[in-house]
Amino acid sequence: MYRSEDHRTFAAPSENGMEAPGEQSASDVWTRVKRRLRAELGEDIFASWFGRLELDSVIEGCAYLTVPTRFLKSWIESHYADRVLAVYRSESGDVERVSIGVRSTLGRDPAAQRRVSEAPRPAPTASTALPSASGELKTPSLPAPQEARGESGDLGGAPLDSRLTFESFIVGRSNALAHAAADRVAHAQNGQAIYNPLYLHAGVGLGKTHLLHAIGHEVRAQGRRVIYLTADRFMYGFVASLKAQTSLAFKERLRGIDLLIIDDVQFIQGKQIQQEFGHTLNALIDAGRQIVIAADRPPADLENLDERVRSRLAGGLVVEVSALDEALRTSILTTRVEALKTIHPTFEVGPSVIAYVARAITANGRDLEGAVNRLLAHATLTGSSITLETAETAIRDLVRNREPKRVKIEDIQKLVASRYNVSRSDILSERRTAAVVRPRQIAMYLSKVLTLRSLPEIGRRFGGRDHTTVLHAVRKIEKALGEDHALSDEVELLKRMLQE
Ligand SMILES: Nc1ncnc2c1ncn2[C@@H]1O[C@H](COP(=O)(O)OP(=O)(O)OP(=O)(O)O)[C@@H](O)[C@H]1O
Repeated sequence: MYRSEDHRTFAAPSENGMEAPGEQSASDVWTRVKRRLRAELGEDIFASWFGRLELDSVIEGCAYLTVPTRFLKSWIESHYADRVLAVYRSESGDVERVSIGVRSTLGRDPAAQRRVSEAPRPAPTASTALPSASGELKTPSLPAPQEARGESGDLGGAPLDSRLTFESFIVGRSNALAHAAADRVAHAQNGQAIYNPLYLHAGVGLGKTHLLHAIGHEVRAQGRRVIYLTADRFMYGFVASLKAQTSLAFKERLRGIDLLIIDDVQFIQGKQIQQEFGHTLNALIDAGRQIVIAADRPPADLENLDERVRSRLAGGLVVEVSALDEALRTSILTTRVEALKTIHPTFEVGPSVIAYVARAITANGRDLEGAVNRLLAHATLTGSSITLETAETAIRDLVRNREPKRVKIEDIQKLVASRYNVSRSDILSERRTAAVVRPRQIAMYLSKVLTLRSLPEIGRRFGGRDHTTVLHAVRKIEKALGEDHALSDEVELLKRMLQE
C-alpha cells in the first residue's frame, strides 16, 4: 500500500547549518514549495493534504510547518515527509529538516507561542479567546531556539507549560487514580522510580498532558533532571543523533537524567526509531530512572510498536483517565471562570449557566476551556452579562462540532480517488484494472460503513452498479481488513479523515 513506515526521517544528510533566511525570503521560498507540491502531486492531493499546511518559521536549517489537526500532521509525516523535504531542499539550500507541528490558536507568532511556557497564563483577550473549531489550545511542539544550546536541547527536550501544574489540575472520579499515581511518582522518596514506567492513557483532551507537565514541574523543583519529549521530539532527537554520528547512542545520552516523560507515544513510528525507543526504555528502567508515558490508547493497542516494547510499557502501572464526569466538568468550569475573574473582575457566570455548559460540553477539557473563553469574549465584546441564551449562542459551534459529521458518498469518492492517484470518474467508470478496482471497492466499503445509504443506493451512486456488486466489494474489503494490517491502518485513517 502507500505506507512508508520508515520515512519519518525529516532530516536530510546535509552538513549545512546556515542561518535562516529573512522573513520575506522564507515566505517566498514557502510559496514556491507549495507551488511545486501542487504541480507534482496534482490539485486534488494538494488540496486534501497540503491546503492547510502553513509555514511557521525557518530556524537553524529547520522549516517548522504547522497544520490544524494531529491527524493531518501524522498523515503528512507518514506519507509525504520525504517529498516535502525534497521539494523544500530543491527550493532552498538553507533548509535541511522539516518539522510539522499542530497549530495553536493562542497566536501565530511562534515566539509568543514559545513564551507560553515561561509566562503566566495569558489573559484571554478577544483575539486569544476564540479557539478554533477543534478547540485546540495547546502550544505546538516547536522547539524553542534557546533550548538548542542547552542540555535538554541536545536531547530535543520540549519546554514545560507553566500553567499545567498539580495546583491547577482538578481531581474527580474519572482521573483520581491517574492523579494519585502521578502524585506518587512526582513525590517519590529519594527520587526512587516507582511504577516504572507509569503509563497514562486517555482520549483527547482529558488531562494527560496536564498531568505529565505537573509531574515534570514537581520533579524539576526538587532539583532533579527532567526531560519532557513528545513522540515527535523523541524521533527528532534520535534522527539528529544519528545524523551527528555521535559516539553515544541517544539512550546513553538520556541516561544522565532522572525522569523521562514522553507524550503521545502512539505517534512513534519507523522500525529503527521503535528499536531505539525500546532500547531507551530498557536502558533507563534498568538504570532505575523513572519513565512516564502518555498515549491515546493502552499499550496493547499501540500497533506501531514491537510486541516486546508494548509489554515493557505495560510492565509498570497502566492507568486510564476516563471521560470527565459532570461534577468534574462543573469544577473545571468554575475554577476557570474564577481564574479569569482575577483579570476581568466584571466577568460573571452564574451557576445555571455553568450547569448548562457542563451538561452541553461533555467531550473534553479543551472544549470546556474553549467554552469559557467564548463566554468571556461574548461578555467583553457585548458588554452584557451572560444569560442562558447568550451562553447557548456563544458555545453553539462547540456543541455542534461534537455531533458526528455526516459523510457524503461524493466526498468518499473524492478522497479515495486522490489517495490512490486515480480520478473520481475512474472510480465511477467500468474500468476493471487493479489500480481502479481496489480503490473503488474501498470507496464502496466506506460508503456502506460511514453513511446510512442502502446497497442499491450506493450502487447507483457508483456509476449505476448493481447492489450485489456493492455487497461483493464490502465483503471483499472486510475480509482483506482482517488479513492485511497495512490496509486496515490505511482504511482507518481514511475513515478518520472523512469524519474529522
Ligand atoms: N482535571 C483537569 N483539571 C484542570 N484542567 C484540565 C483537567 N483535565 C483537562 N484539563 C484541561 O483540558 C485541556 C486539555 O488537557 P490535556 O492537553 O492535558 O489533554 P490530553 O489528554 O493530553 O489531550 P491530547 O491527547 O489531545 O493531547 C488542558 O487545557 C487541561 O489543562
